[in-house]
Amino acid sequence: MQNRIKGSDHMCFGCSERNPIGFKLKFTMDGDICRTEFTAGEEHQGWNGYMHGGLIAAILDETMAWWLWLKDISIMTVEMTIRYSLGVPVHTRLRVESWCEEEKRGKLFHMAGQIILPDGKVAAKARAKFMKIDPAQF
Ligand SMILES: CCCCCCCCCCCC(=O)SCCNC(=O)CCNC(=O)[C@H](O)C(C)(C)COP(=O)(O)OP(=O)(O)OC[C@H]1O[C@@H](n2cnc3c(N)ncnc32)[C@H](O)[C@@H]1OP(=O)(O)O
Repeated sequence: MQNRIKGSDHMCFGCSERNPIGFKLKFTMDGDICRTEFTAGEEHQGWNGYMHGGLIAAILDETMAWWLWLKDISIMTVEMTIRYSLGVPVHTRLRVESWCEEEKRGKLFHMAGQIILPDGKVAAKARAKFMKIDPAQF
């Protein structure tokens, strides 16, 4: 696993090791797929036993963002849709992956991501657009 901003002082909810309530995700590039793993706890529930849909969206958003970030592309999410196909149980090792479907004029990136259960079924799939931004602004 690699995390090139490890040790810096950011507080990103998705990936900072310093954020006490964050996901602390770590990402790796596997060919053209960005991957991470996550196990939801009780604190991530919506309905009893299942992960909250908003938090599922946050993990997918972060994983798609990191596909770009690992290529030194600074972006903001500008649009996202999610198909929730199956409940995501807590205390279950999840695989999360993302990839780029289309790049428009080097500025707008059409991304996709999915959460995969241990049996290989896709529980949620996201499609999103990310816009390149000037990192100096942030
Ligand atoms: C250190 C820690 C590391 C952390 C590691 C990384 C973690 C990242 C976290 C995950 C990512 C997030 O959640 S980011 C947080 C959630 N997202 C946000 O808050 C974004 C808020 N939105 C914005 O700030 C703004 O909209 C910007 C800066 C993204 C863009 O503003 P702007 O520059 O004024 O853009 P605007 O003129 O409206 O549009 C520019 C061009 O894009 C087109 N455009 C605009 N929106 C869209 C759209 N949805 N779909 C298609 N095209 C669009 C316009 O038509 C236009 O085309 P044309 O006229 O040029 O042809």
